[in-house]
Amino acid sequence: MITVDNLVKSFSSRAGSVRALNGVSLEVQAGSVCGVVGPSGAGKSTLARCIALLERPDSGAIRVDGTDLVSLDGSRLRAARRQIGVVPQGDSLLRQRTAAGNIALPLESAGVDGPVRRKRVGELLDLVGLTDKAASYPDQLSGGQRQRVAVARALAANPAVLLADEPTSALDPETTGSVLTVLDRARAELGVTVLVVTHDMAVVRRICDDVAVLEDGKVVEHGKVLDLVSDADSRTAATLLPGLDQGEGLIGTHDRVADVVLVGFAAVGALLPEASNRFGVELAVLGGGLTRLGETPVARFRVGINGERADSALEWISEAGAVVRRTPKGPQGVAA
Ligand SMILES: Nc1ncnc2c1ncn2[C@@H]1O[C@H](COP(=O)(O)OP(=O)(O)OP(=O)(O)O)[C@@H](O)[C@H]1O
Repeated sequence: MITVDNLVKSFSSRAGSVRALNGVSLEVQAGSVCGVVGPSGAGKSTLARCIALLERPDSGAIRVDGTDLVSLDGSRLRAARRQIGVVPQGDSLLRQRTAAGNIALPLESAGVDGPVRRKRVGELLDLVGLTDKAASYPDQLSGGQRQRVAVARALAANPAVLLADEPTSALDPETTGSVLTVLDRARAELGVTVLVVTHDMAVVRRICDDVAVLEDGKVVEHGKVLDLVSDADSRTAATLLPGLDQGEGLIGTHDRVADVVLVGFAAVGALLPEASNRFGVELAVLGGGLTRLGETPVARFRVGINGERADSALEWISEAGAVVRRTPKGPQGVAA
């Protein structure tokens, strides 16, 4: 597990001092994937660089499996660094080395001997799906393939933590998918804890168990993605769930209007008609839709209900496991 406790990091520049991290605390469970998101300048890369021990924080603690990395120096710091594999931002491969040669680099530095090294490089090429590209040079690979080599290189020394800073920036959606699949495999097959800094919510949607939203050097939201989407006021719900902006004009024509969030329902479409039948109400979907977060189906609908038993129908939907939030009906109606 990674625990970041009250991390502070300032930089001084000619324009004055910038507090890039202003008391950041975060927990990432072992074997999970956590996304760090937020606007440009929020402090995401600084946080990643501190956790990677490339930058020393002014104060605070970073613990990996209980050991505070900030307090280490000398050989213990070097040993701790090997626990953390880093996929740096941008193109980071050595141009004059093949894919296999790039992946072998950390093993060579660690003095791993030839046969063991070759076996490990073979396993990593297999993990990232590039066995047939072992002898290709970076210029002969696509952007996504280069990123996958960078992930394999970061995993070479068997780290407990994999840190990836914007691993999919500048990639098209299809290539992004292949890089995310590789990060997900690293977690699933090697049990690595993955921290991924990204401005792309598609990364959170596809592979993250948890998300931390940074703003002005502070964590403004942190938790499990599937919990956060159930909270209508969260930024995560606002960015990941289907929009509700359709159907505004219809709100006033219903006895009750509510936003219904369903997480993990296999038969999401069946619940609403069932409520309508049970309570003899007319139920219309005014907005929203279905999506998928990782493997989990998630839906958010704005529903309008007409009928005497509209409240009972909403209660039943809520008891069935949905998160129901009633919507004020606007000038024509009464707030439910
Ligand atoms: N080495 C540095 N020297 C001076 N200021 C820095 C340095 N590194 C970061 N900063 C400043 O710290 C703040 C946070 O920067 P950081 O790169 O961590 O943000 P970010 O969220 O990763 O942004 P982006 O998404 O644009 O990469 C910014 O104001 C930035 O200008």
